[in-house]
Amino acid sequence: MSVDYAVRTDGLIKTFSGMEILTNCCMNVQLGTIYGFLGPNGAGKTTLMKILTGLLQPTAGSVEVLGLQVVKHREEILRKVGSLIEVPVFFERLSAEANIRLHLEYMSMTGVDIKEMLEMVGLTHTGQQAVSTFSLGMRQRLAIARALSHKPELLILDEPINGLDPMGIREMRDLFVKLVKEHKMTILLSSHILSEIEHIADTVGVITRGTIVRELSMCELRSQVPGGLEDYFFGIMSGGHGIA
Ligand SMILES: Nc1ncnc2c1ncn2[C@@H]1O[C@H](COP(=O)(O)OP(=O)(O)OP(=O)(O)O)[C@@H](O)[C@H]1O
Repeated sequence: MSVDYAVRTDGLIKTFSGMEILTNCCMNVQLGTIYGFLGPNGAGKTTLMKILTGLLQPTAGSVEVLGLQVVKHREEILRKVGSLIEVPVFFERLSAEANIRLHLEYMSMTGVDIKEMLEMVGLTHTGQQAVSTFSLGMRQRLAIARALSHKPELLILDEPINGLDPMGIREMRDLFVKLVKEHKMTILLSSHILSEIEHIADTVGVITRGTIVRELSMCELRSQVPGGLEDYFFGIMSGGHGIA
């Protein structure tokens, strides 16, 4: 068990109906960093994130989150992790504030300034407006606020900038960097927008056909791949190491 890592998986396998979706998957996310998780459609990103949050059981292998084995410590991990995976579900008739209040009650968290949370994600003026009337981007902002609201140590965000406008993308980018720098959080996020990952990630992990083929720090990547993350990613996709 290592406390230097927020996430460690080793030899992780997940099968659905006998089909191996994750194959010998090894992920290492260092504490206090932003890890950009990349891979083509269907590579297994969401499946892995669901396993990390206890939504799916691994078929085999070791899965540690914040130094705890997920299979044995699911409840404890859920309190320390905030997540946004797939389409967020809300109480549609309630306001943004009421949705977060209910989440905090469920998490047995008190003393959280919900208005501040909503301000952080640019949702200050929605008042009593029902979530059912929110745009896609507003729902995404609310989902991020909810994931943050119980002050997790680790944020797991599956394509968090989906549906956000350019301003929203920049605001979330700044927020994620601030959360890591000022609040010592660790963030694992997936995205298909390579330029976004290039902007904020400390490390990138690339998964293809269920296996993380490579993890590399952005510093190494910048020094070794002149064409940056796009060249690196497409290098791996075409069967190489991504490094010339
Ligand atoms: N419950 C399930 N039952 C059977 N197959 C599944 C299930 N969930 C996911 N899969 C399969 O697992 C593979 C990986 O899916 P996953 O959603 O993890 O990919 P992804 O990398 O997140 O893709 P995307 O970038 O498109 O979101 C896909 O082939 C998918 O069809």
